[in-house]
Amino acid sequence: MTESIKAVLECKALAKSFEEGPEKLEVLKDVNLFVGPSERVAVVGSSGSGKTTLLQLLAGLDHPSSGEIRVCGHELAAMKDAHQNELRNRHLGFVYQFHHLLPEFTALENVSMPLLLRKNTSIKQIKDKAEELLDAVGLIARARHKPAELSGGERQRVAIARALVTEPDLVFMDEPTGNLDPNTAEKVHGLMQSLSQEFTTSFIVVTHDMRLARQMDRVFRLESGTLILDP
Ligand SMILES: Nc1ncnc2c1ncn2[C@@H]1O[C@H](COP(=O)(O)OP(=O)(O)OP(=O)(O)O)[C@@H](O)[C@H]1O
Repeated sequence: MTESIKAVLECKALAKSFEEGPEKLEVLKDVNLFVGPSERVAVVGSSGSGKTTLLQLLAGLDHPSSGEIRVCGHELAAMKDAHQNELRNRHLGFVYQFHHLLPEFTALENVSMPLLLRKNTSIKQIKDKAEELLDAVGLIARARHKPAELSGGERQRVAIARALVTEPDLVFMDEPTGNLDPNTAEKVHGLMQSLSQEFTTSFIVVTHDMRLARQMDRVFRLESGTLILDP
């Protein structure tokens, strides 16, 4: 991926420390990353190496100690909180290890949820879009089921449909397959591959599973506070 291609996400010289009394814990020291359209990037690293911290910074959910982050051409530090929220709603999606679906709502209602916040979108448009995404993740037949009536892999696919329903440019995933068996995890990763092409969505995925990380376009290891490209 060359830098002449427009970045969906770019960070330079990113650093993050936590002050703990007189102690300073330097978690990230010099992180540089460029993610292009439809690119799927895995971040691996040992427990405590700073993977979740990095995702939080890249999504604008925490502030770096120093360095620069640009998301879809916007420098996060230069934006007010309200604009950052708008940027997240319009351009970013999130999938976590535990799907965070709302238990009292159906799969279709869960996937529709992010669009209900949008102005100028009719109920019919929302339903059509949510159904399109449920179809894309192979779950249209389960649209009326509540999360408790779905398997772990199906719930995670609903969570992916929900993250993609707003047509984000970039989806962050934190251990999205961490609680799934290897076969189901592999299917979820296969799905990401087809969705990244179909919807021109980039993915940044934190995972402990090297086998699955290898299915991404590039794998980075977070080590001693910096990202190293895993050959
Ligand atoms: N708010 C905080 N205040 C102080 N220290 C923190 C804070 N958040 C994270 N840390 C520390 O920063 C380091 C990195 O944490 P982080 O959660 O990013 O690691 P990780 O690579 O995601 O780990 P895991 O794979 O176990 O989830 C850890 O030593 C953690 O204790």
